[in-house]
Amino acid sequence: DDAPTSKVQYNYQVRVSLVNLNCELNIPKSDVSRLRKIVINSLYSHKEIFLRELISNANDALEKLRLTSLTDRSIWDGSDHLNITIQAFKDEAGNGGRLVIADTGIGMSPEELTTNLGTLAKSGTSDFLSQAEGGDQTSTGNLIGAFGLGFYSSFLVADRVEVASVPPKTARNPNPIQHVFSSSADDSTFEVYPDPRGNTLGRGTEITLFLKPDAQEYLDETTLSALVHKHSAFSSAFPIYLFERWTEEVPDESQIVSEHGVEKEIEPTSPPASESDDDEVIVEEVPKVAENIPEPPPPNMVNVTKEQWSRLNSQPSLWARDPKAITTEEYNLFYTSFFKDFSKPLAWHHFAGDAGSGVAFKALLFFPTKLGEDYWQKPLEYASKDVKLMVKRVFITSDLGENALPKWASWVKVVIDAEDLPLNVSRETLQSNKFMKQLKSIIVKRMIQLFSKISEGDDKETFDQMQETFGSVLKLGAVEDTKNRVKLASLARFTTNQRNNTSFDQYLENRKKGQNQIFYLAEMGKEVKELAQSVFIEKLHARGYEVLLLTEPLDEILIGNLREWKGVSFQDVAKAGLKFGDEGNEIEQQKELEEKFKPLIEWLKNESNDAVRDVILSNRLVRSPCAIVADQYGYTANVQKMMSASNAKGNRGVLHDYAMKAKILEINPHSPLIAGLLRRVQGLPIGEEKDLDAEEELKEVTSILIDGALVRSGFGVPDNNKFFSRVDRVLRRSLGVSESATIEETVKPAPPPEKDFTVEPPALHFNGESENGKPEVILPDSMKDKVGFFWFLFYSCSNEATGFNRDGRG
Ligand SMILES: Nc1ncnc2c1ncn2[C@@H]1O[C@H](COP(=O)(O)OP(=O)(O)OP(=O)(O)O)[C@@H](O)[C@H]1O
Repeated sequence: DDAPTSKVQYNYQVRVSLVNLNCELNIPKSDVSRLRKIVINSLYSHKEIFLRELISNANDALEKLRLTSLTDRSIWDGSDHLNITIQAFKDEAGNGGRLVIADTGIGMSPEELTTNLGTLAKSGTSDFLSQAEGGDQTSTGNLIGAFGLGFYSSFLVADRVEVASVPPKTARNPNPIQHVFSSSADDSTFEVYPDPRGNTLGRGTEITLFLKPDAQEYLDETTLSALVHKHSAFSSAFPIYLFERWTEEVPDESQIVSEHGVEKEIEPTSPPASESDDDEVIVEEVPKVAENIPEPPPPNMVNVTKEQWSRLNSQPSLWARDPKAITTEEYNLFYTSFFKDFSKPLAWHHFAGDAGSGVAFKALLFFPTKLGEDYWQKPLEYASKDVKLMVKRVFITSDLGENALPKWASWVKVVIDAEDLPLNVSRETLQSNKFMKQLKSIIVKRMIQLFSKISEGDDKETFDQMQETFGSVLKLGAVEDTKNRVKLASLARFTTNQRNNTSFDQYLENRKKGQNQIFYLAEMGKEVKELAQSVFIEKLHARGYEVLLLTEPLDEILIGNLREWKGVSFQDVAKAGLKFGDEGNEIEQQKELEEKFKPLIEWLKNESNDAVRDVILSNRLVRSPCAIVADQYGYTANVQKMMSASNAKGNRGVLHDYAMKAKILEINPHSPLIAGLLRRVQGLPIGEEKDLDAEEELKEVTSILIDGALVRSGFGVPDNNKFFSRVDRVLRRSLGVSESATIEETVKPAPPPEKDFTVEPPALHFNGESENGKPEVILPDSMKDKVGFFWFLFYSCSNEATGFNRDGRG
């Protein structure tokens, strides 16, 4: 819109301070200098990345031009060529030189030069800075690409950078003016001015790097060619040309000219004129020799400098090649340069198909070794960035729109090249294309195949890494993706009281005779070894039953969604309903015990007040005297913890209150403590002989026992103060200290407030917040991000883990 109309109007020099600009943009002043410091110092050992970054920008500019031209042919009608060129110029004297990287892409207007290259108005800048400063140096090379600071890497090798650029001619702007952006590494200013050379580019961008003395190696064509092959050969489908110069021994032409009058060789100076697929575009002309001349004597030989543009990325795309002929190294290199992830991929799947819709395609799918931090921070907002849809090697889109991958799969990196899709379809038409609709299930199917292959293979290292990176992802998938639930759940692995990495199928193979339940114990944030000591699995463990020990928030949600595996139901061992499956013979014995403990059970029912709903004899305890289990529709301690950690208000109605209180006190009839309590209850004088003190004492012991059971079972005591006062009184009695003895208080009052002193509120370290604003649950860092999200799934998708529906009905 702001196309220049006259030269006079734009004949200005803008000198803007980066510092000032960024103040206006609310980016802290210090960021600019921090950024330069990082780019120039911290990344010094990675300085070769500059070329990769500039080629990547050039590729993006070409892609943008091509995509824009699909809807506006006036921008590019296909008649001239889209390419990237690299040319080194050594100074005459041999000190220093320039490296020029040019493209025929979308170019930049002077305003774009200013905003795109002159400011750091990228939201990620501050994040980048803190990560780059805090993180290890090896990851910084990766960060610089990820945070869009690519152009800044030029200053790793250049004292000064000049960017000449001109946007394409359009109906609105028929005579765009080429401008130059110029900036030096050692100050924070830049200039944008009309290029005194005029419009030399026609369209596109030319970046001239005035190389630093210690970066002269980048004038060497062999080094440049090797660098492009290493980092960028796969990153652009557009031809990348390098201008090469070399010396060759040839016949002395001056001799030929004088004898036969042959034309002189033309020195090539411009980039290749054609985008042919030929490996090399030779500009040099072969001398024409006149006809009917007698054989001349062998000419004198002289050294001449020859020049040509060589195409560096002429090999076919990796995905189009035969997988058998591709090395691991090639897959790794492709992955790092194409997806800009500088750690190697964990695994890949190279496949072809015809999608059943008649569209033939070839595809390469990669699993990264690690997931980006943002994946777990905001999984619900995470959108796939790395499904690259190509049509005949030409990039079309990464935006699958309504056909986007499910959240659990959105991190996968895929390039999929379709043969028969129309190239010039609009985005909307593309979205409704049948192939696009099938893409999601094609990718998800192949992902599951790759996970299965790793799980069934012998490569333990890859399997372990897969479980570490994707263990939770598989569980999330099994919750989110109902269609693939069973397949994904069968890939999930769990630790049990007997072994690690156990699948549900393996668990069932280890089932004992008569066992008709899959036993599990879930407590979010606990160590597995702590869970293995839990009161709830005492007997199961002692008897040799296997119990899944679940420490991730997602585990319980998954199990709540599955409800059963191959017809065998899951049983939370912290809940009522546990059955070993071989109880038959003990019914008589059980009846006798119930009769014997009846007085104690009655007493406990009376004394437990609101804390529990029922008291029963336990079949799950060995050493512990008692435990609190959740009733079938009650919340276990783990579910209560998840609710408070995510601060979920949920449905706090009558049913929620019921679920909170639906607890059962189980007592161990074989425990000496319980037997002792029974004796004391039975021995209490009644009627006229009633001993109120003895009864009060026993009530106190009983309530300590119940509170102890609550804590042992993972719940909190209902009232800390009351609990400790009771403990205090029992301790006094056992130590013979008077219950009425008071503490002598000599409290020194605090000095008066200090003037002119403000205190920053302390940073709270907690993840969950109770209603009164106090931290309730401290979780390990690794879990913080996941909890809120899992609670979302738990509560809003289905509340099956608790036995309640979304509206709280059972
Ligand atoms: N060769 C180019 N042609 C046209 N525009 C360019 C070119 N190089 C850079 N730009 C513009 O400058 C912006 C900033 O470039 P920079 O390399 O700093 O970040 P980026 O390209 O957005 O991120 P990344 O480097 O991670 O891909 C680009 O987004 C683009 O708009």
